[in-house]
Amino acid sequence: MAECVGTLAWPLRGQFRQYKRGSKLYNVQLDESGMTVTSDGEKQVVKVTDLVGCQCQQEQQQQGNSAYFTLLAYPLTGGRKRTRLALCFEVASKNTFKENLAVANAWRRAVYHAVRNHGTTKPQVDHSKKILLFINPNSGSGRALQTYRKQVSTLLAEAEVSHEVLVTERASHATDVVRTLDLTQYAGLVILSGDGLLYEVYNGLLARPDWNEAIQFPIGIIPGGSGNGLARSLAHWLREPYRANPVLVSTLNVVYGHLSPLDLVMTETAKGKRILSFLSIGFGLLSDIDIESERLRIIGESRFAVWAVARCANLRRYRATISFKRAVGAPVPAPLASSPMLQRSQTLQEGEGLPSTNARHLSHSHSMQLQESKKGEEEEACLDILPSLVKVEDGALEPVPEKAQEAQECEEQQQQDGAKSEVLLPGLDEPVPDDWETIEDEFVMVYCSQQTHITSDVLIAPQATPDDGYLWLMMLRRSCPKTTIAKLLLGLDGRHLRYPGVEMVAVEALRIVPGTSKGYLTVDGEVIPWTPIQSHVLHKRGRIMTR
Ligand SMILES: Nc1ncnc2c1ncn2[C@@H]1O[C@H](COP(=O)(O)OP(=O)(O)OP(=O)(O)O)[C@@H](O)[C@H]1O
Repeated sequence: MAECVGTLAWPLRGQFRQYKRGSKLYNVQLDESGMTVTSDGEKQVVKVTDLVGCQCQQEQQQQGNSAYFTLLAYPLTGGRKRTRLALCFEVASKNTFKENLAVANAWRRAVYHAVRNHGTTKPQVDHSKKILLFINPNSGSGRALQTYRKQVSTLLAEAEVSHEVLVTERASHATDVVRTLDLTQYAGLVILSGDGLLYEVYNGLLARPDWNEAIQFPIGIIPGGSGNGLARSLAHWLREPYRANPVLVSTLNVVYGHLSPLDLVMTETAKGKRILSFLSIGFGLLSDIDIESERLRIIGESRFAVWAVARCANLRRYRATISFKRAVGAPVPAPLASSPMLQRSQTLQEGEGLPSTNARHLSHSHSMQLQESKKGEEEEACLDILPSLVKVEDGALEPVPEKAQEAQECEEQQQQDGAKSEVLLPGLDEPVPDDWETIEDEFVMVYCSQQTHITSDVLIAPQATPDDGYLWLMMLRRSCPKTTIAKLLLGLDGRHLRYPGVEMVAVEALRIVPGTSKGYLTVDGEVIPWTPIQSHVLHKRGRIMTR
């Protein structure tokens, strides 16, 4: 049914020629489902969930009065990767260029309206504000800045997502910034890095006096480190083709900025310190590999596999007491119905899948404003596939209409309502409650994951979802057969839950009391003191940007 969105007629219909495709006329319609282009019985549909934006253009050497609008989308091709699609239409029905440009611009606005209002019922970031993008130039193999220049900035520009970049200069820089940041200035915080930088951001939010609200601030993640467990897990959950282009599918989450609930975990240490995490807690084999392979950081995510082989020859066991509150109603841990083949570790490839045309030059300054949609700045930018057209900027996009915002607030309320109440923990020096279970043993490994993956290649908890309310606790005791350990070191791909000696249980809270003199206790891959800790899930308390 036709409706009016601001000054736009909706759905939008028109008849246009396609740029450089002869005089054939195409009927174009934009509605809630996306863009439909028909001509001579042929039909092309671009789903609204694949659209990212629309740019208005004019010819470089303007000859007539025509204006152009180019629809940009990243549809799935062959179901295995997302590929850039640009459809350019000529607007020539009016007498002057100005009038034709006004029509082109109406289409541009309508496309953004469709992208932000249709295809999902999730709440979304405030698109009228900019995003603060943290980049760790030293994460992984040190290519995060190149990834930004060659892929991320291009895509954000196409989608008119304005953002400010902060290049971190040292460990704890992100924590220090976030601790005192005026969050009202931003739509969200996005991390282009490994999981370690997001851990810093969350713990900066936790250190604020308003931490209870601050930890709900919208967060986005784009993989740029050697451990990209959250980005990989989100793609797995959303059934996105991560391997073909991890940066593309993750940046698209930021572009859409729809907000999905994310479980966070609060950990309390024996020294009274509180830590907030989103990925994992553990000690033993996996933690040792993560920490001790640091020296191989230069080789990217393959460092984990290489070090795992080295550690196989020298297996350590740790005495500990593990207590946990078993989650009632959680699914029984099981392998995937059909487990994926173990694939080679993958590091980021520059320029993968995206053109490098609009990449901005970064100065060495640690903080800079890159208002990608600022008037004037992009007038020189041209789309790579249409070199004879130049972009015309014609006004900022309208904010989401009030009605949609009301619906969004209602949706946010519903999401919070669905959250489970928190488990009340006793003091760390007090006994655990009666409904907890306790195991005292020697362990090869104890590892709790909140997500399916803890790196791109390690699928540890096949049934995990970002907001299921569980920690998936995996234990290998002393009695675990060597063949199981050997198979685990060859790869954790979901099938391990069938191996003898692998125990997994979904829990809502746990306590770890180390019984040996030293070891690495890790939270989200970061080492914390080797002392007793206890943790519980803050169900749906974080909000993560997704498609
Ligand atoms: N400019 C910088 N130089 C050195 N270290 C930094 C810088 N900026 C941030 N860091 C630190 O680097 C740590 C690791 O970063 P990140 O997780 O992003 O990369 P990574 O390669 O995935 O590492 P890991 O998987 O080991 O955590 C962060 O926890 C942060 O303390």
